[in-house]
Parts: sequence; C-alpha cells; structure tokens
Amino acid sequence: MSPHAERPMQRFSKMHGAGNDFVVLDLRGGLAPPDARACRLLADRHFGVGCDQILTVEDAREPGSVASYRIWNADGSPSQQCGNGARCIAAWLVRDGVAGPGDFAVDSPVGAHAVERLDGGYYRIGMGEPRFDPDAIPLHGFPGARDQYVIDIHDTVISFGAVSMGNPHAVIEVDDVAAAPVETIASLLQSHEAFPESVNVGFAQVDARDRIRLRVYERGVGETLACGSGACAAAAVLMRRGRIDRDVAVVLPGGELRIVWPSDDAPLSMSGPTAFVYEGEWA
Ligand SMILES: N[C@@H](CCC[C@H](N)C(=O)O)C(=O)O
Repeated sequence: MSPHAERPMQRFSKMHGAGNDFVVLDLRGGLAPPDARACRLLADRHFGVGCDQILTVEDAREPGSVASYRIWNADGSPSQQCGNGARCIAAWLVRDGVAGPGDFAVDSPVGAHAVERLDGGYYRIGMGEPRFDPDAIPLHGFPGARDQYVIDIHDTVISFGAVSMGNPHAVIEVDDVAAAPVETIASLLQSHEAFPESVNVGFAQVDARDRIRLRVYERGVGETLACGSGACAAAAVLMRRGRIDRDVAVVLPGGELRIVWPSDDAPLSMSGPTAFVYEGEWA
C-alpha cells in the first residue's frame, strides 16, 4: 500500500513570474487554506516544494470576477498584494478554462484586478492607484505624504520613498544596484517602528528615463528575483519625483516588467511574463 494511501492529496502547480516563484493551490469549493506551518513547509526549498509565495485560488467574491486568490509569504504571513502572482493566477485561470480568451477580472485581497491577455504568456494587470498617504502604507511618525523620508537607525541614515500598492513598499534610489547593501538596509527598515506591518524594500537605479534596475527585499521572504508590486512601487515613487517617464521598463534579476502610470490620479498597470514549471501532488 502506498504510504500516502489514506492521506488526501492536494494538486499544485509550480509557476514563476520573472523568477518570483509560486506554489498555486486550487481551493475552489471552500477548501481551507494551508496554515502558517504548512505554508513554511511548502515554501521550504529543501524539505518542501520551494517557493517565494503560496497562492490559493478560491471562489470569486465580486459578481464580475471569475475567481479570487490569496497570497501567503514563505514565512507563512499573509499579504494583500502580489503583482507577479496576479499574472500567474491569470495564466492559471486561462489554462484551466476558468477564464475565457478575452479580458477578465480576478479578486485579490485588496480588490478586483482587470486582466488583459497579451501574446507569449504575457499578461497586463490593472494594479490600481498607488497610495502615498502614510496612513495607507502604514508608515508611522510622518504626518503627510512626502517624496522622500529620512530615518536614522543606529547612525545609519536611510532616505526612502514610501507607497502602498495594497501592500507596503519603501523605495531607495541608489547609484549602483548591484553593490547596494540590500539585506542590511532592508532588515533595518523592516524591523523599525515606523513600519508597524513591516515593509517590502526596493533598491532602484535609474539607467535612463524609460528604464530602471531594481532589487527587492520582500517582507516575509527576503530578496527575490522579482517583485511585481515592488516594480510598481519603485516606478510610482520615481515617476512622482519626475525622475523617469510614465512608461518604464523595470529590469529585475529574474526578468523585465513594464509599468505604465499615465498620471498621478490614474490607475497604474503592470505587464510581464508567466511560466508553468511543473504540476505536483502534496500530501
Ligand atoms: N512578490 C510579490 C509580493 C509578495 C508579497 C510581499 N512579500 C508582501 O509581504 O507584501 C509581488 O510580485 O508583488
């Protein structure tokens, strides 16, 4: 008899979007999501499947949407937003026939995303309006939105922009992103009282007005090969400062995304690749 004969098997898809990798679980019909311990095990690259985030496909919440999804970081914490995950969920829904060939909408934890199918496994996602109000991020200790905040942590002075893309982001402009002390600075910000819900920290280098390089140290994971909401956040902060154009390529270690934000009061869109890696069963 198989050692797994009496245990229910949960099918999963392993996917990635620009190298930000996911385990996608189909929980439609009311199946319970994995608890924090199960998420940590699924995400473990030695004892589990290995991924940056677990994405759970669930029944639609809004009348116009085909499905909803939730996001769980590798440490088991939930998140409100995942740009690369939104594209992968879109591709998964199209492959499984849940979404038709045209445009559709899918519910994320912070509201419905409009999805546009492009060629070659690429998707464009409506990511909503970036929110700079400190209360929305949340960022404590600063009464109003600024282009630049400065915090002195143990004599390390950190200048950053901050924005909510549904989840919290800090963005630090650097001259050489390859040499940036990503983990050290990000860890200082993540554990600072100014960010009561921690923060995803991006390090952005402006190459040209239509092209930036970006590395992101994510909340609940560490540095990833790409962060879609981080790309949106970096582009929004730099666009609002007038440092770059409103249509920009964001080059991350795992791939390239395109961010378009026509004006400060318009919604922002993100487009980029998706890939299926393999299918599996989880006991
Ligand atoms: N990789 C994601 C972001 C995932 C959530 C993030 N770590 C958080 O805790 O907010 C993306 O592509 O946006």
